[in-house]
Amino acid sequence: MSPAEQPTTPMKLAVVGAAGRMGQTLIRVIHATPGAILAGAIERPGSPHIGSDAGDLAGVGNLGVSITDDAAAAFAGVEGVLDFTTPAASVAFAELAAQARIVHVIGTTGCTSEDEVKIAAAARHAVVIKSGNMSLGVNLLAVLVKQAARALGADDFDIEILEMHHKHKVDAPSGTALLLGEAAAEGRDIGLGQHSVLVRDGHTGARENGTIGFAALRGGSVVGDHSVILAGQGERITLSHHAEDRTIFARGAVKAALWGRSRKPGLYSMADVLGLNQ
Ligand SMILES: NC(=O)C1=CN([C@@H]2O[C@H](COP(=O)(O)OP(=O)(O)OC[C@H]3O[C@@H](n4cnc5c(N)ncnc54)[C@H](OP(=O)(O)O)[C@@H]3O)[C@@H](O)[C@H]2O)C=CC1
Ligand SMILES: O=C(O)C1=N[C@H](C(=O)O)C[C@H](O)C1
Repeated sequence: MSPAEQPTTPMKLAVVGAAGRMGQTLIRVIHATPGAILAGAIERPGSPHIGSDAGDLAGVGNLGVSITDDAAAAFAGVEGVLDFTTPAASVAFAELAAQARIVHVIGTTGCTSEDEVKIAAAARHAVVIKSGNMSLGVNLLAVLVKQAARALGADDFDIEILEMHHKHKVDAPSGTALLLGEAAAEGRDIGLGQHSVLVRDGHTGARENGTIGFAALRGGSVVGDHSVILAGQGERITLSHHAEDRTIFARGAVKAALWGRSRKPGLYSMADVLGLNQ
């Protein structure tokens, strides 16, 4: 799209899971972004927040956007939806967003391979941007992890991924840990599914060469810490990212929606949005 063809009106966005930790952060970031405007806010049927004003709930004052449980009606009035909810909800929203032909930005983690297939099917009809982490820092870290894993071979360096999150998080390993694991596996030209060690307990035996291990810690209010450790004989390299504020994910999600406005239907990643795949 040439500069002359760039849309001049702010992009109308809806937030699903509007009352959640990320939902409220997204509402604040949309409110602070000149090229975007909140035009829909959705919560699950039965939520005590139905009917409340989304801006009031997020602490930015009344925005005239009532929280509704009618996603289909809300999607009819927007160009994009930001979705940090649950796997089952994101699959359902993907179908609705595809029917409405609107951009669907999915940050939800913990999706099964069956969920991923359904989301990919929806992406045949609409732009879907999905990533286990929407921050610039983590997506750059993934590039560095891929390079390090390629440079430091499996005979000499073991890869372990450690993550810590707040005590409310329900899935493990985190979407980010898996994203970083995928980057390491790509660097080694191996499949993560066949080489990951997700749990260690009891008499595990010695570590198998070429595996990628995961460990998850949960506690307190930690927003998201990730370290990829490349452990060799007598030396260790640690590549880390520490999220201090959920705003980094929300800024990435809004950027993704604006980027997606001028794309053809398809399934994209945050690396595509940030130009890190070139
Ligand atoms: N990719 C990324 O960069 C990031 C991803 N995440 C991921 O985002 C997801 C949400 O995280 P977080 O905000 O902390 O979680 P929360 O539990 O705080 O928020 C989720 C919200 O979604 C709502 N919800 C659930 N089902 C539906 C539905 N069917 N329709 C509408 N709303 C629904 C929940 O409502 P209720 O509580 O009433 O069930 C809740 O308000 C997680 O999977 C997390 O891992 C988080 C941060 C960054
Ligand atoms: O649940 C969270 O909070 C987060 N989830 C994402 C993940 O699973 O990696 C991203 C971020 O780390 C916060």
